[in-house]
Amino acid sequence: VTDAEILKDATTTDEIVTNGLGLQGQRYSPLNILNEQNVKELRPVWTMSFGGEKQRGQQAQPMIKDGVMYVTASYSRVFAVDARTGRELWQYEARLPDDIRPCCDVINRGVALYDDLVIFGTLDAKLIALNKDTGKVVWSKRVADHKAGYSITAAPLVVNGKLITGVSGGEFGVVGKIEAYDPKNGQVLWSRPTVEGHMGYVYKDGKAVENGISGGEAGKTWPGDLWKTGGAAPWLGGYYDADTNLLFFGTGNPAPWNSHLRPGDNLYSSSRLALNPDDGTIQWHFQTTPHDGWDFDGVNELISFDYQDGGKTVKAAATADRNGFFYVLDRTNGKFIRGFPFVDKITWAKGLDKNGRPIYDDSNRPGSPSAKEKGSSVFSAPAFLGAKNWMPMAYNRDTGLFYVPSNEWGMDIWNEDIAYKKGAAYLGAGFTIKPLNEDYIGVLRAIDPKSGKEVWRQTNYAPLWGGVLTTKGNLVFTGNPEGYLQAFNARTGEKVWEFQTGSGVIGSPVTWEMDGEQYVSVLSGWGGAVPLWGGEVAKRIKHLNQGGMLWTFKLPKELVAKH
Ligand SMILES: O=C(O)c1cc(C(=O)O)c2c(n1)C(=O)C(=O)c1cc(C(=O)O)[nH]c1-2
Repeated sequence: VTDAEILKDATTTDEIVTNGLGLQGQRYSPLNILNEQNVKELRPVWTMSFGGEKQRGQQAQPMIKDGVMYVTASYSRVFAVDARTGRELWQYEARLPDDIRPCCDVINRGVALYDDLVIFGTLDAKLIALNKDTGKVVWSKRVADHKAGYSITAAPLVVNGKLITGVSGGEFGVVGKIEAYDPKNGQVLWSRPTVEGHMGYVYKDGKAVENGISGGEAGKTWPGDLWKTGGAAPWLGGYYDADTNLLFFGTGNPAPWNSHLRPGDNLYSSSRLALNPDDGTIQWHFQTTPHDGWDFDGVNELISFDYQDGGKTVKAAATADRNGFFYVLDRTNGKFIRGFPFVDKITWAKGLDKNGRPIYDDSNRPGSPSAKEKGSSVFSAPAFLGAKNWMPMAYNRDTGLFYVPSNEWGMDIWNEDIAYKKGAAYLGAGFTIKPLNEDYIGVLRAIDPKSGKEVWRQTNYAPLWGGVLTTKGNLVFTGNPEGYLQAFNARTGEKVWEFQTGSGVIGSPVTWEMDGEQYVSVLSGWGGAVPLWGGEVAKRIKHLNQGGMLWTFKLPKELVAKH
């Protein structure tokens, strides 16, 4: 895979060499062989199992190059599969130590393809590059110390010949960082910590040279030394917009959760960052939840899109935050254009001001722990698992709508005393997540980013936890924990197809073309944060079974010919 192929992935249909079907991450396919009329005939052509006992939490997006599909599976595994038949070509399993510390299941969200390499991040915080034909290790590099709580769950991305990754570990008081590596050999090129106060580096002639820091002073928005264990893990990876030459990464919660310990905005936690991909310097930041006290994070994908306003093209980017607000920003400078709630209930803020900063409801912020157990418990909606969590939304260039996998839930949350200890959970909070409605938690929403209007919705009993795909065939695909991959009419929201895969679908579906036929592929395998941290919600859905399968669908040939 070359840089040129990566840059044009949004328009090519016979291969998928980026996460997000293009570096901007719109998850839009220009294919329409399959469309709202014929999708009801969509059938499985092959399926394969990841096998063994490690069947849980399959969150990856498949990649396809030269007739081979590359996916990751739970427990830091990679599979190469013949895209025509589903036959396994090779598999690789990283040897993991016993003391890995992923907060939210043993998941991985996919590979990067570059040159003849298949590159992914492991639960013990390494990057590993495999030969695409043999699955043999070409290089392996430690990104951070897993004993301090670091892991990698996101897919890396390659931008102009640089391999770029974030790290996980916000629940352990790590220092978040975004780093660029030479994809050929794993040499680090620059390192950009995401907690204000830590410096960033570029590597020149083998030596680390400071490359400056936006904001300047150490810990300006943090009290005392707390910035040294400040979290802000960019755990969901990032996207790239060639138009502005900006890399967009989100950052996680400030550590600990317990906000009364750390007065101030706590930059750059719970923010979107725009970085120069050449040296990692921060070009702008937009903080969705300053002084986050709910673990809302700010990692959710920022998706570039253009729209017309009074005859002018607006270079925008949109994001649906865990905190319940949908934001439209000017992607050239990070300025707030508009924002609005995209879930039915938000209690922690009364709204957004003209700069997009939340107007807090102070009575609904968890306060300092009282002597009484749970003395300062407050109710908050959304819950910390978010109005929308990591599962990526999609933007359809024909309808101009975003398709957002969202959830309606709240939580009781209270603060507890806490001290930092390397490698131990650093939350300082307790919580119980609660459903808000009897009959549904998940809501797939079509949202107009210009008006803030919800154009349609489809509710789902269990929380939605899978990525979304949209196509020129007027379709929206996503999965649910009940095991169905489903298709909806992109304009009306009518459900037009579904298929039971045998386990919860929390991966991100893709569509691609081979010999004039359109295929759809997705991973199936329930897991992730909900069964671990979902409280009363987890109890409601404990019958759902885990799994580990890769499915591929297409129309029967005679139907394609007729069409
Ligand atoms: O702060 C972090 O470092 C971090 C990492 C991860 C992760 O790597 O999966 C999650 C979260 N936080 C998190 O807050 C969260 O809700 C979450 C859900 C999931 C999942 O895969 O279902 N991961 C994570």
